[in-house]
Amino acid sequence: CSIPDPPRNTGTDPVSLYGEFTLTGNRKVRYAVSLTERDLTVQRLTPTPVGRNKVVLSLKDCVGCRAYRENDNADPAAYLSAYFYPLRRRWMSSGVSRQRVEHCFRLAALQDPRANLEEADKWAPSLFDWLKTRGRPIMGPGVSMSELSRPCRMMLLVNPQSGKGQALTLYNNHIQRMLNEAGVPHTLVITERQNHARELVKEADLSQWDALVIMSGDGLLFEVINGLLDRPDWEEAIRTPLGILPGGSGNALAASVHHYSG
Ligand SMILES: Nc1ncnc2c1ncn2[C@@H]1O[C@H](COP(=O)(O)OP(=O)(O)OP(=O)(O)O)[C@@H](O)[C@H]1O
Repeated sequence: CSIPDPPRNTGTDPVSLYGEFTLTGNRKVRYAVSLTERDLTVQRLTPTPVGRNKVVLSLKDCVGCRAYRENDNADPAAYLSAYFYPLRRRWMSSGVSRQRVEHCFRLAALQDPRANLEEADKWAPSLFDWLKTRGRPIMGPGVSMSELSRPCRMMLLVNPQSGKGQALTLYNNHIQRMLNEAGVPHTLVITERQNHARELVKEADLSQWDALVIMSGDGLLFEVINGLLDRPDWEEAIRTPLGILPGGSGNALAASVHHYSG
């Protein structure tokens, strides 16, 4: 089996990448995967499709992807994992929330493991380019994600005492993985006391950071903003992109920001 030619374009968007994969759980069923401007389409090829055989995944829900090989010399396959967070209905509730879905594809068209990895490797930059240029609609008034460099170097300040004292657990169980999936290198700062964040931001070399993100309630963001305003270069410093992840009890500010930014 060789690397196939891209199919003719049957949708409205041109196909920029095409590949044939199996899924990691079932190597007998083959899938055609195509990347367009807006979507990743997964179409079942063999055995004969039954029922729902085509899934269209919106790239707006994708945070990142990676190509890799398993540590198994007997298996020449390469793998491609793409990480999506689509809105899904909550269990026993009318509300929706973003829930993690990992799509993992296996590529073993060639006997040479390196050639398979090279083929799988073509996908990650294409997806990251998409995320960089069109990925996130807005991050606040007039600031789009595309204005942040990728990789974006982030300082993440977590207050372990905020809310019910679960911010660090949320970081360990969710946020760390999401940032890794999105290819965002970050430095974790666990705040130790009141005004720790303010003092740190006041003295920080801001050229090292593309964004300052706090994971706490409103109080820690208030401290970070005051730390920026305490600096002699405050007019420039206050332009640093800021983010807030809900880790407090009320999380009113995080809810408002995330609601109004979609
Ligand atoms: N390790 C720490 N121990 C005690 N206080 C801290 C620590 N780290 C930060 N703080 C302080 O805790 C204050 C309150 O934090 P924050 O408002 O973020 O959480 P919260 O009050 O629990 O949340 P919410 O505003 O949602 O009720 C901050 O102003 C900060 O100065």
